[in-house]
Amino acid sequence: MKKQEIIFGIHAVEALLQNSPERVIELWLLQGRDDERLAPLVAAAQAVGIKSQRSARKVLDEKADSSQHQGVVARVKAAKVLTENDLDSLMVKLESQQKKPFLLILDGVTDPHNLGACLRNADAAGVHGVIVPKDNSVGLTSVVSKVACGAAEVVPLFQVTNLARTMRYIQEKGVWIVGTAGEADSNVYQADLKDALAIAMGAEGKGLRRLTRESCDSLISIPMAGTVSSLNVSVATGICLFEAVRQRLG
Ligand SMILES: C[S@@+](CC[C@H](N)C(=O)[O-])C[C@H]1O[C@@H](n2cnc3c(N)ncnc32)[C@H](O)[C@@H]1O
Repeated sequence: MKKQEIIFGIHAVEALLQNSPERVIELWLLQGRDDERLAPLVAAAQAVGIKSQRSARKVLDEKADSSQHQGVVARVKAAKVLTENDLDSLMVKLESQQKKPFLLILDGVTDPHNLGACLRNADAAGVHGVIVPKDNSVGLTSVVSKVACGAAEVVPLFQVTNLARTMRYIQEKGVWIVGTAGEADSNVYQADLKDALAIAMGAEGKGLRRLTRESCDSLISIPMAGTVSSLNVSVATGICLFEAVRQRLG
């Protein structure tokens, strides 16, 4: 298990300083970049007693292993990996708060850009947690954090050993699981997404695995008007989550 990791990008590091400043070991800012975009971050670091170091762009590029750091790189203690037990605690907490669970299942998303974008959508939609299988999925990497724009630091990501078993567990807790597949007969706008809900999305190439699909309570499609056969998983996630948000607000 990783002990330390690198987080970079203004929004990701800002979220880190706001939500778990105790994880920060070192913080580097680009030398000579004292512009307005970095000012809130410098203030947030100072407010929690974290000293930053000024470094040249080449140094930040090397630390981040990327040039996409926007002048901000942090070395941090690795986040605790959340598992089935943590999901159980979340379900108990939601029940005690009389909140209807709103969950997202990603069945084997492997591209960090897609996971980052899905976490960003999940945060914006008010999802309580994202569930992924531990194997054959990308975990929380620095690219995921950067693309998620701060959402990776706040949306709980549960990495479970057996996805089908976890799906049964949340169903027993009263959650209705809606799977997504282009060929499903009923569409997202016809589905009732108001109650305790998990939306299951498939992997980039293969879609939902057979067992995952069979474990869903219903399947929905997003109507497609053109010639392409499917949407990018993060785009499809955004559409389904925000249709659920629309129904749950109404
Ligand atoms: C790139 S697609 C996978 C395509 C794959 N060949 C398939 O047949 O499912 C990745 C995921 O995005 C979601 N998705 C993409 N387009 C969709 C659509 N039109 N309707 C429902 N879900 C869709 C599904 O969850 C799908 O598994």
